[in-house]
Parts: sequence; C-alpha cells; structure tokens
Amino acid sequence: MISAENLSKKFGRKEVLKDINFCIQKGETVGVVGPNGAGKSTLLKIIATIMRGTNGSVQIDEMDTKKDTKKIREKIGYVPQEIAVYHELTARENLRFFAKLAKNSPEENWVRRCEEWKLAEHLDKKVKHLSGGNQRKLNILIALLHDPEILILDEPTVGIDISAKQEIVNDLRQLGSEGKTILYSSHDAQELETLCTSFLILKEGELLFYGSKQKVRQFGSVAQSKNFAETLGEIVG
Ligand SMILES: Nc1ncnc2c1ncn2[C@@H]1O[C@H](COP(=O)(O)OP(=O)(O)OP(=O)(O)O)[C@@H](O)[C@H]1O
Repeated sequence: MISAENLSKKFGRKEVLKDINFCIQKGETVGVVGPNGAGKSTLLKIIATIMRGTNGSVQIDEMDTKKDTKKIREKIGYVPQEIAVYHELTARENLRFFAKLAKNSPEENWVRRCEEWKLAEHLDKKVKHLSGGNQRKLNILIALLHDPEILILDEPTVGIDISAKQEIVNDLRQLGSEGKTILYSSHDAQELETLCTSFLILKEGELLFYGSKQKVRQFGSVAQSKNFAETLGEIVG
C-alpha cells in the first residue's frame, strides 16, 4: 500500500505539490496524469525516495519514505524519464553491471525476462545501436533487476514508435497481472486506458481526482464525453 498524507513540495517559494492525499492498494496499476508541469515527476520521485517532500508524508507498507529509505528502495524499481544506461556498453554488459549493484539478481532470471520481452537477440549490441524502443525496454528491465514489488515509470514510452509502445504496454500488463503495483506517468490516453486500473490526476500541484477506471468512465457519462481520452481531458479541464 502506498499512501500520501498532506504531502506538499516547494521549490523555493513555488509550491508544486499541494496537500496531496491518496491511498494506492497493492496490485493496482495507476496512471499518473496531468498537464505539463502538474507535478507528476515530482510526485513519482518523492514516492521513489529520490526527492523529499517539504511537508506531510508518504508511507509504503507502513514505512516512511524519509525514515525507512533503504528498506523502501528494496521494494521499488524506478524508471526515469531519461534513458539512464551506458550507451557505449552492450545491453548485456549494462544488465550485468546493474545486476551486480542489485546483488540478488541471477543472470538466468534477467535473461529469461529479456527473452519474454523480445530483447534477447539484441543483448550483445551496444546500446547506441539499439532502437529507441529497445533502449526503453532495457531502461525498464534494469529497474526490475532486484524484482521490486512496486514499479514506478516516468513517461517510459516517449519518442518511440507505436509497435514498440504496444509491446511495452503489454509487457507491463503482464507484470501487473503478476501482482506488481505499477505507477505510470504518460500523456498517451490510449496506452493509459489499456494499461491502468486506476488514475491519479494532478493539475498545478493539486490532486484533482483519484479513483478507478470505472469512476473515470462514469465521469465521462455525466460529462457526456465520447471516449476515454476526452473524459480525461474533461477532468483535467
Ligand atoms: N528541481 C527543481 N527546481 C525548481 N523547480 C522545479 C524542479 N523540478 C521541477 N520543478 C518545477 O515543478 C513543477 C512540476 O514539475 P514536474 O516535472 O513534476 O511536472 P510534470 O507534471 O512531470 O511535467 P511534464 O509532464 O512536463 O514532465 C514545474 O513547474 C517545474 O518547473
């Protein structure tokens, strides 16, 4: 369970998260949605213990992100917006390097995952020669090396083609069906609808909505929106 209580974040005098409260249940796949600058990346970084909130708290399985940082990091895989791998090394060399840092990550486990994710045939290519989609997959597979219970992804499909996006969304759905809790920030309504079971919508640092996909659809019927993308747009305003 991931819960935020009266969470706020200021950069200098600018408040970019304002009194946020929510409670995400284990196994949910949560779409984190909002216009540019709404505070999505900031919120994800605070949950991932990369950044600290200014006031309030975030608890993960009753542990506090400020106090129990080390234990929480064992539970979390974080995929940053930027591709954070060594481009001059091969995909396999990257995975071996990060697997050593992750410690308990046997090679056969991540090789099997690479096979499932159709990356196995590219493992011996330098990252700079991989397609954008395969670089993005590698970025995610590295975050999964320590087999975290929670996966946090910040716009992981930006700038890649539609078929690579669909593959990544399908791979993440599979992880969701295995019971992982997933937080997923994106501007792509179609992939959000396919992947997510609930939504957390931010605007100018405020939490506008947190609820199930069903509740988003109900909002759509009230607002007479035609489809899911329009409904999300209506809520964000
Ligand atoms: N390190 C920082 N110092 C100062 N201001 C920051 C910092 N990081 C983010 N901000 C500001 O905080 C606000 C929220 O940024 P954030 O990156 O969380 O938004 P976002 O919803 O992820 O946007 P996008 O969809 O464009 O990625 C923005 O106004 C941004 O300029």
